[in-house]
Amino acid sequence: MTRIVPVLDLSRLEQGHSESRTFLADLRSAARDVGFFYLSGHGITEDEIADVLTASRQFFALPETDKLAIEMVNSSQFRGYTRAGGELTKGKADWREQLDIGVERDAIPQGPDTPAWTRLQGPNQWPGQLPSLKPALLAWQAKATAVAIRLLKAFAVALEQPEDAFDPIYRESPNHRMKIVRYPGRDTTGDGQGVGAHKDGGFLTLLLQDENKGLQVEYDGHWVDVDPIPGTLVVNIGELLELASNGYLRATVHRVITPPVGVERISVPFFFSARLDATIPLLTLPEELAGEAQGPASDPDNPLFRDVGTNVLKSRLRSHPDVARRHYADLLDSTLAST
Ligand SMILES: O=C(O)CCC(=O)C(=O)O
Ligand SMILES: [Fe+2]
Repeated sequence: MTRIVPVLDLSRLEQGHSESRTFLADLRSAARDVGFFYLSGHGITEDEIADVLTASRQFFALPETDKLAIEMVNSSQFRGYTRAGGELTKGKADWREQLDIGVERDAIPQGPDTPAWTRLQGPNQWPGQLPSLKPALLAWQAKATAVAIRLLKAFAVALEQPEDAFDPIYRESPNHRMKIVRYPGRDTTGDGQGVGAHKDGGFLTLLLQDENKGLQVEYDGHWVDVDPIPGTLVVNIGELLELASNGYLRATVHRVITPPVGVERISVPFFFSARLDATIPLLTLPEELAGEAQGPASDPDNPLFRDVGTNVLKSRLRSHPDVARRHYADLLDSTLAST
């Protein structure tokens, strides 16, 4: 049986010319057709996967006061802990708790003419009571970054571009972000929204899920289950890759259904994005591909900006209104923040 969401083996890229050509063709059609696939052969070991899931469970098991001590609302960089119900998707609360981690950098000094998105750069918040979390998550960040860069180069070649076509957009100062997420089970009186239907904003998302189901992708007007396959990562296309490919590749809508009572689901999404100061280029596709590019989806409620910093800030302000009110009150009347 062919799966709607296929499994692609990244190690085929290193198995000679003809295997690597067929891998690239499979990659292109998976990314274009459903926009979601499972990735095997990525080189991250079972132990490394187990370590990041264990570290995540240890964090969520901390007493609530320890988690609230690093609440995201303290951070103008949208880093830190969000309790269940604290994040919105399309204006509705998601039933998950999570810790957001970005790239560790110094905050940028602010002056009257400094663009608003520069406030997104800065330090993370780490729990004082679990010192092992920082090295565990930074190790995962480094491994996921390496896989994401290999994949992005493969996408460039699959789109008949030079392998390094996207390098200037992330070189030296990439702006990835990751989260550890816990979806607590809930009885059916809740509305079932673990995270509501959405597209991801970056280039590529690499998602690690534990053994519990709940992730679904929209395909052909239906919701398709993306149940866990041990050892794989789930990859999906984000809006920046859709923009760069003029809609040839698709950022697909997905969501997570709350697990039943007594079950908790842990996931670790890693969003590989671009430098905040980058502008997303429009690739010149060869004629046969250009003819199939439909232009990026346009949603009047979710305008896409080619300026990465502006785009990222827009989606953060919408997802976390409490952070927006505390740290970005000066922007709240602008189109950036309206839902
Ligand atoms: O937890 C998951 O499986 C998916 C999470 C997700 O789609 C997101 O955070 O963007
Ligand atoms: Fe997502």
